[in-house]
Amino acid sequence: MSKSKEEKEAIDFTETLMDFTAKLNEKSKIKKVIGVVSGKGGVGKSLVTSMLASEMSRRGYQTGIMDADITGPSIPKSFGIKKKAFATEAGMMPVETKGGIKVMSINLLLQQDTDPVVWRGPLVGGTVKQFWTDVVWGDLDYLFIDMPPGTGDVPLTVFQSIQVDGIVIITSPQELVSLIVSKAVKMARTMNIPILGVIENMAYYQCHECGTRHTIFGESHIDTVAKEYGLELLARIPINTEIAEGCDSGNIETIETDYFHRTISKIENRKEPIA
Ligand SMILES: Nc1ncnc2c1ncn2[C@@H]1O[C@H](COP(=O)(O)OP(=O)(O)OP(=O)(O)O)[C@@H](O)[C@H]1O
Repeated sequence: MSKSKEEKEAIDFTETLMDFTAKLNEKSKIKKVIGVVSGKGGVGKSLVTSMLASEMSRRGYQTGIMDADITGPSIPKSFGIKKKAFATEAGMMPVETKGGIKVMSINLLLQQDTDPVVWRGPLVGGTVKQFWTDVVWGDLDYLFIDMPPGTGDVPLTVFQSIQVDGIVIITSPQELVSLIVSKAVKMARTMNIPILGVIENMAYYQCHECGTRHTIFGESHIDTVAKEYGLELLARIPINTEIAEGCDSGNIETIETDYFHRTISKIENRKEPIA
């Protein structure tokens, strides 16, 4: 039986309300979107995002970073970006790092980097959506998204609005790791987002003189946790003072390590694992 005009309008209206997907800016073409997530804050999500993007850029890929961590943006600082983003008729222009990575962050739009963003969830979610719809990313091979920490309504909005091809989960060794990973895994699986694997950050500190590994944040349970949730362990990153200094001095791009080979080959979807 055919539907009346009112019924059709009601269905269209409901579908519009239910459709959270946002349309990418028409001047942008992005081949792959990779989300970097963590079940809790302060585990090194931004650092991993910055280092993965830097490695991709060094390999010759056109790379971008969307700093979706609106209330705690740290990407511009770790790349030493001083310029502000500006708008054109086509949309907002991202700022390029010294190595040519395109970055968009709320910090590039605020007058003062130190201005706090004290917004409620919907406004934060809306801003991230705009980073997708209104930013002129141009042609990118990879866009990395530094996701808001946790598994609340903001990361949910981001996942609903943006077509993410895969996520990398970041954790650090501590008692609650299983719970934290399980939340991130559940969120991704509910949203049908492929999980590329898990990275354990701040896994240990290796003494320069004697080579002994110290587990500053406690013994790692990452192997057990990865197995429990069927995740691939992509990397175990030590506490590295060179990395911390690189972040603080805005030179993260210049720091080359071999920590991310496996993650990169996973993102590139190459079959052969690189140890
Ligand atoms: N492996 C590491 N070695 C040394 N310092 C690190 C390491 N990982 C992270 N850090 C430092 O820890 C701090 C927190 O890292 P980062 O900002 O990446 O965490 P985050 O998970 O993004 O935090 P938030 O959730 O608050 O945004 C930074 O100053 C960073 O330089």
